[in-house]
Amino acid sequence: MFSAPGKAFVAGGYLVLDPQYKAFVIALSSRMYAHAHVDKEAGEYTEVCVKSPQFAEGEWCYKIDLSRPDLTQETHGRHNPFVKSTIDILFLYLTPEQNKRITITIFSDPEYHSQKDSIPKTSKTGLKTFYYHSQPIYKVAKTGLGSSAGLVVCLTTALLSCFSDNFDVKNEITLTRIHNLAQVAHCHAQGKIGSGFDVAAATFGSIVYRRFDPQLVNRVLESGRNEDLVQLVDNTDWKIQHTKCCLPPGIKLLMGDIVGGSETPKLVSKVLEWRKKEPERSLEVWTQLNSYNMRLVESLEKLQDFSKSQPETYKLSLRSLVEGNKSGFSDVVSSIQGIRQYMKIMTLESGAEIEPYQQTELLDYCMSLNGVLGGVVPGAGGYDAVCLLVAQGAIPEVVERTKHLSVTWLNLHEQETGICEEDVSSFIDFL
Ligand SMILES: Nc1ncnc2c1ncn2[C@@H]1O[C@H](COP(=O)(O)OP(=O)(O)OP(=O)(O)O)[C@@H](O)[C@H]1O
Ligand SMILES: C[C@@](O)(CCOP(=O)(O)O)CC(=O)O
Repeated sequence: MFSAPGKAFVAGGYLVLDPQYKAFVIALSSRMYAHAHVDKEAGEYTEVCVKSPQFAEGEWCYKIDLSRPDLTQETHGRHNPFVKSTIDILFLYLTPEQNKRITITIFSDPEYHSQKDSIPKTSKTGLKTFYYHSQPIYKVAKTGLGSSAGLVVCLTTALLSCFSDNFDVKNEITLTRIHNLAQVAHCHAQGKIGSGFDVAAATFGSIVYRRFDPQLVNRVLESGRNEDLVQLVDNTDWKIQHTKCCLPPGIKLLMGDIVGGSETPKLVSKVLEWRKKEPERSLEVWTQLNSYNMRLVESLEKLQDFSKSQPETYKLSLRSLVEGNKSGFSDVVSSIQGIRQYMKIMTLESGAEIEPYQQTELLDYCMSLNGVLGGVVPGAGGYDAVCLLVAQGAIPEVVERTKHLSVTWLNLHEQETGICEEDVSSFIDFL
């Protein structure tokens, strides 16, 4: 059993599309899970069945002729592009000769989707709860935690493990292979090449991330040849950066879900249009925004060091932060203010509703509360989410002081681990 984390894209949205800039992505305690089972005997075909029992029609089965894996079709006539692309890319890469019958069971933690019209089921140990929906997955509202990236990474890992005797997800070479295959599969499924921040965070956890050259993936998707894919996955330096980076002790991420949508592709195209139309001005804005993004990362790293070198003083600063004195965290506060200032400028000058007025009002109000270091619209922004950095001790008060607003704080926290192996005994009641 393997699991991969969800993500909160805290700083570097849009800029991360350009490899000269970096982004800060936090991995979350809400995770996607994949369990693989290989039957002893197999028929004259390879069969891969991916089950997602939490959703109606949550079963996608593929009969694969190993001599023509490119002709693979789903046997019920159903579509799940992320499942199909992951299987297609895996079999193009592996070119196995022996037929297998594989069943993969997928689970997603409660916070990935709206829990409306769903029934919770808890394991006998009481440690694990999954929500079971009466609707198919494409009809269930999602909260934008990167379920597709998490799915592709844990499904890639589970399938790879079926073809390897001593599979170790902690092995660096295996981890790179998982990342590279999942990036290709995720781009193929989306039909476009984003920055890949979500797949990188699902693989490596909380990171400062710099993207790969999109041509690397483009070329392989265009050629569709096994040798090109193997060369890209196993013998190419993607030149990405994924440096571990996490929140300092006692500082928590509060993810707020707001009923409202945002169309990332539309927002991205508006911003890229603005970049083309106003090259000098947009470069000036991105340069400033990037410096605040990186100042936020540096200030969090400094706090991490300070909490280790002067733990007692750090604890005192945390305590006074809860009472409203933010002076011990002024670098973080001013970095987030700078990020918001330039995200707002980008909103006004590009016409993309990145931090629309309603979000500005909500974030400004949250910023005024004791214990709140700041908040941003995560990722591409829009109307559907906010995320705050808050002192742990101040969270109950923040929740209380915002309960009259249209924001639902998700029950999750930072969990910096990327893809990992789980003890299957904790999930036995669900399998
Ligand atoms: N538990 C699951 N089982 C099967 N497929 C899933 C599951 N979770 C997500 N998916 C696939 O991922 C798709 C959702 O991915 P999408 O990129 O639209 O949103 P997201 O990745 O959850 O959030 P965002 O991209 O906004 O961060 C679903 O329609 C489905 O195809
Ligand atoms: C706008 C962008 O930089 C981030 C999108 O983040 P999200 O999908 O809104 O979480 C796009 C990308 O990085 O692929």
